[in-house]
Amino acid sequence: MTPDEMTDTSLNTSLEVADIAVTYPNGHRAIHDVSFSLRGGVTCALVGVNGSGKSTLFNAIIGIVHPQKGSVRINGLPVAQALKRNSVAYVPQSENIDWHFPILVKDVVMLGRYGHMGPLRRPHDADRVAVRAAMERMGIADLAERQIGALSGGQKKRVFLARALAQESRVILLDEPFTGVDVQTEYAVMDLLQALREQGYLMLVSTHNLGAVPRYCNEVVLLNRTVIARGSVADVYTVDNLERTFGGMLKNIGLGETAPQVRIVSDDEHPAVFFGGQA
Ligand SMILES: Nc1ncnc2c1ncn2[C@@H]1O[C@H](COP(=O)(O)OP(=O)(O)OP(=O)(O)O)[C@@H](O)[C@H]1O
Repeated sequence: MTPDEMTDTSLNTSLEVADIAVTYPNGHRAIHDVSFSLRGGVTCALVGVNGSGKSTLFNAIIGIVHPQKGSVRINGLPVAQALKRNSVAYVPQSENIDWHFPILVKDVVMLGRYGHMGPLRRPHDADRVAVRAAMERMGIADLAERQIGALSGGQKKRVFLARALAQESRVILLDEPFTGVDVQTEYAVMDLLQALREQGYLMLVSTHNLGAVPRYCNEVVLLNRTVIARGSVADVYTVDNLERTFGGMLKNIGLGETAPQVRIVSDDEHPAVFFGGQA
């Protein structure tokens, strides 16, 4: 892709979340007044404590939950239309997947092609080529005939990333892509995010790995049921804003120092995430 072509595609790739609120049927108001907008060529971290509404926000963006208020537009289109056009791919949290379901790796990746197929869902050569290319890019081509449930956590994550690549959507949501993966997979995911960003993709990545955010994201949304701060990592990813987002749970912070120390202590006093130093 030439730089001009990349700029064109980046400009046409967007996610606009305008003033949304989601209240679940049991009356729990999970998020309110959430607004931000992103363009292609951006990897944006979505950071917040457990229960701050990250998955709810993702589900609103992919049309699984319907906000009572506000709107979401993907590439300028309402969610339903964007989904029909295959404009958004989703890499779910591992815990939300039933790994006992018998399905081969290559068939999971092929699911990403469904939106490109006719009503009979019969794969064509182009679909098989895209699936093969996606598996090769994620280094899992040799696992194609294996059952998904028989893979390691890192391998499973690569399969779902390959499914997102096969889908060829330029907006990709990744829910906790670094949880339960080995260091090699972590680096493979970061390399992929970097390459896709350079190609003008837009990625929104929820993570608890605070130390890694400045390494692979250029923008950030800090969430605690509403947006606490949003913008470039350089401007927004500050100790002050993190303290506002995590309340009293943020300890031992030294962001920006040569040996940063970030430690999040979860509700039950067990260290949930730390970067550098000892937990
Ligand atoms: N289906 C539901 N019905 C009622 N409440 C829900 C439902 N799903 C989530 N919630 C509540 O909404 C709030 C936000 O949950 P959500 O899963 O979006 O948080 P999260 O930031 O993704 O958390 P985590 O980091 O633990 O994945 C929580 O208080 C949760 O208990």
